[in-house]
Amino acid sequence: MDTRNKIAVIGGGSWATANIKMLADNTAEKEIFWWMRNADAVGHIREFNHNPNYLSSVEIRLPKHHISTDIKHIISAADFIVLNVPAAFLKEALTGITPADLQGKFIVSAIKGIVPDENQIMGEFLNQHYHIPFAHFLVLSGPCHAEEVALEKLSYLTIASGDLELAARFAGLISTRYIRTIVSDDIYGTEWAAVLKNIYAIASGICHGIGYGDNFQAVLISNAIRELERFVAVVHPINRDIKESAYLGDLLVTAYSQFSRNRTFGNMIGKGYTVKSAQLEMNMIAEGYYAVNCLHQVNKQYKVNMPICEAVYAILYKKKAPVPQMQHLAGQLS
Ligand SMILES: NC(=O)C1=CN([C@@H]2O[C@H](COP(=O)(O)OP(=O)(O)OC[C@H]3O[C@@H](n4cnc5c(N)ncnc54)[C@H](OP(=O)(O)O)[C@@H]3O)[C@@H](O)[C@H]2O)C=CC1
Ligand SMILES: O=C(CO)COP(=O)(O)O
Repeated sequence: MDTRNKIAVIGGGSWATANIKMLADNTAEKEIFWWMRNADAVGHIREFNHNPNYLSSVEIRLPKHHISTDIKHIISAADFIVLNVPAAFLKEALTGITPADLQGKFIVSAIKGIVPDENQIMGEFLNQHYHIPFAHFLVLSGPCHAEEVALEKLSYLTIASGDLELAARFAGLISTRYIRTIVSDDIYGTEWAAVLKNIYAIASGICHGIGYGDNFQAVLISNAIRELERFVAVVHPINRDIKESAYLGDLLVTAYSQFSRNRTFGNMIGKGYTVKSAQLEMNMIAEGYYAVNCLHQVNKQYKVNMPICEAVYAILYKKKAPVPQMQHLAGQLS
């Protein structure tokens, strides 16, 4: 019997490409499979061993027949399924996949977003729509940009699961010389923190775009971590240290890094781009754009005081001008 771990990565963007690199660089015995929707990219990777569209410097060393546009085939080949499609497109990517296709598999969410319309984070969405038990669900998170993985810069990932042994097993498959792993049992807190920090990074970008300096940014982000803590304490009240890497660390890297898609998107909005033109110009996905709308709906239930998220929502969805909106927000910060 073949006892090797079999891992499928679902998605063809930067983070999926980085995940493939980490899994391949990890020395544990395993087979890796990769699905993406783009047939041209699959052909290019099979022929030239590089993703033509994302992290093109990374060498891909997978057997050709392990890379495919046939998601059912790729999912059926693996035990661990790493979901890595932006949340807004997840339903579309999983078209034709039934709960039976995922039964018995371990599902790892590398997605830092909320499924639109459902307004659910991944664990909830997969549990409700695909009957994935929380004991089979893992979250891959932490402060880590795909671009720095490509450069093999030392990074720390948090793997959260209701089953810490399972989290440790997956950690053993993805840790490398340049990737250290932390395990956690806080699925909800880890997921929500990863969603919210994208919105705060958009706020950070907008403020930079309209001319606020580093002094203001520091106040913004120290208020952001308190806002984040307030929200997760209401949604999932457990004893957690918000200063850990998966919470504060991920907020800091996304709000300050030159690589952040969310910060870049926010910066363009601050500079006067429309949402459409900023999205076209970036050619990458800023999850926080979709998440802030979902969060606005979700928070109607919880009624947590979230002035930063509300300011971003007003700018992106109510077409409010960034300057007065951020001036109003500034009056509420401390
Ligand atoms: N990039 C990073 O450093 C990190 C990202 N993440 C998370 O990983 C997830 C994936 O993001 P990331 O890899 O950055 O994405 P990218 O911005 O690098 O790539 C965009 C991805 O979205 C797909 N896509 C774009 N438009 C559509 C559409 N209309 N329908 C279906 N698919 C579409 C693209 O497919 P195609 O190429 O075929 O257009 C591509 O796979 C997100 O949840 C993100 O928050 C988490 C940690 C780090
Ligand atoms: O989650 C990330 C870093 O930890 C990536 O953030 P961006 O999507 O803003 O690039």
